[in-house]
Formats: sequence, C-alpha cells, structure tokens
Amino acid sequence: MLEQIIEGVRADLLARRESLPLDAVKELAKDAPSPVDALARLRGDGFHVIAEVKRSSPSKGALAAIADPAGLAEDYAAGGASVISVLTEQRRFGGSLADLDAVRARVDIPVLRKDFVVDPYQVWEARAHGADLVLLIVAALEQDALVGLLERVESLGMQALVEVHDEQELRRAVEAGARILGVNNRDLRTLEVDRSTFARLAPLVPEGVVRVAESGVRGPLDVMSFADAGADAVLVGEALVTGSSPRDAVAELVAAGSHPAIHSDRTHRSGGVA
Ligand SMILES: O=C(O)c1ccccc1NCC(=O)[C@H](O)[C@H](O)COP(=O)(O)O
Repeated sequence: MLEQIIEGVRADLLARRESLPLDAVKELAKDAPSPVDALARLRGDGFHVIAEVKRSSPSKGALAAIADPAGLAEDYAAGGASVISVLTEQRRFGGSLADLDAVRARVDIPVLRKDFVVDPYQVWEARAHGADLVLLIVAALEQDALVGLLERVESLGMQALVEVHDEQELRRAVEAGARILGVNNRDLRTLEVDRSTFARLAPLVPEGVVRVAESGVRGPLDVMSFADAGADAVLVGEALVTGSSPRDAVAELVAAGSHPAIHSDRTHRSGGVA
C-alpha cells in the first residue's frame, strides 16, 4: 500500500511543480509566519495530544465529512491539543494544502504537515503554507534522503516527526538525528494495527528524544497504556473525527495521559538528543 500511495504522491508533486516552480515556493516560504517551537512544546510539562484532521484513510475509507477543518482544529486546541496534524495527501486521505492553510490561519499552536514527504519541494511547500512540523516516514525513504530532508526541515526552523514501525527503522531514525520520534502502531504496508508496537520499541528510543505513539488510539485507556509504556504524546485521528465532541474527547485523552497511576518516567524530556 505504501508504494502505491507514494506513486500517487509523486504524480501529484510533478503537477504542482509544473504550476509553481521551487523558486516561487521559496519566495512564499519567506513570507510565512515564523515557525512555532514544536519541540519545546512537546518537551514541556504534561502529556501531549497531537490531534489529526483526517477525512478518510486507505484502511477505513471515508471517516468524516469535515466541512470546517479550521473549526475542528480550534475545538482540538480548546480541548488542550498540543499540536494539530493536518493530512494534506489528496488521493487516499482527502486532504489538501488548503486544509493546512485554513488550520494555520486559525490556531497558534504548532501545526504538522502530515503527508508522504519524498522530496525537498514538499518541505518548502510545508513552510510556505505555515507548517511548524513535517512528517518523515522512514519506510518511505532511503537513508541519504531521510538525512537530507531532516536537515532541510530543521534549516527552515521546523521540526520533523520521524516515523518508524520496527527496530531497524528506529535505528535509522536515531542515526539520522531524529528529535521527535513517532512509533506507528499501523504497518503502512499491510495497514494492520498492533498496539503493542509502541511498547516494544519505546525502550530503544534514546534519552532526550520525544516519543510519540501513533495510530490505533480508541480512547483514554489506550492513552494510559501508551503513557505507561513511555509515550510523551499520542497522535490520534479516527477516534477524534468520528466522535461526538472533539473538544471533550481531546481533553479526556490529555487527562488520561497525565493520570497519577501512570508510572512512566518522563524526565528524559529535558535531556539532549543522545
Ligand atoms: O490511516 C491509514 O489507514 C493509513 C494507511 C496508510 C498510510 C498511513 C495511514 N494513516 C496515517 C496515520 O499515520 C494516521 O492517520 C495517524 O497515525 C492517526 O491514526 P488513527 O488514530 O488510527 O486514525
């Protein structure tokens, strides 16, 4: 599935490049609002929720008709979300850069461009559209490309959420210098979700690196279990867009992650990248 998604992403990228050359995107990036420090936010006190604007997905099809992505993002922020994730991939997820623009214009917390980034053009685009964070999926990138994209993201003042699904990808992410590491419980090749993935990989993440548990969060109990296994944050899409009150749902997840029964030691947050 990942290869098919990337094929579509590359075709769409080619079309956008033809209508807007890289130099023009770089000019737009100069006028974008300065990036918000997402790393400081995710290293800050408390448990963090990254709340996603997600219309549909390859695994579930249509999830929600989101008429007002900016309004949804405002609700997420009011519920205590630390970061808003905006899917911008169009063919499989129904997202767009217009969604990113709308969200950026309405919230002042960090915004993640969630896409299948394979080319520096997309990083410049993310900055031009006001993103503070960019997703880099290790499974989609050769090591040189991963390192180059991570450097480009950071050189533009943004942060990368570097996503892995197994031990080998985790080693590559750490070698590349990831500061925010997402363990995706969903295998992007088979689309299967295995919630034990985060707990298996979390102990291998060096001190000082922010640990994010991604995918498959159904509610507060899942958050408690990820927090107990060492998560600093969770990234949640489906459960939020299909529920009745996004604001209350985010607030419940934030509270669950900070529950006094959770024993995980998060002192590593103040450390540097190992
Ligand atoms: O969501 C999918 O089906 C999917 C399929 C293939 C590649 C990526 C996919 N999702 C991207 C994500 O990482 C999730 O949107 C995100 O982690 C939130 O997951 P969930 O809370 O399970 O909606």
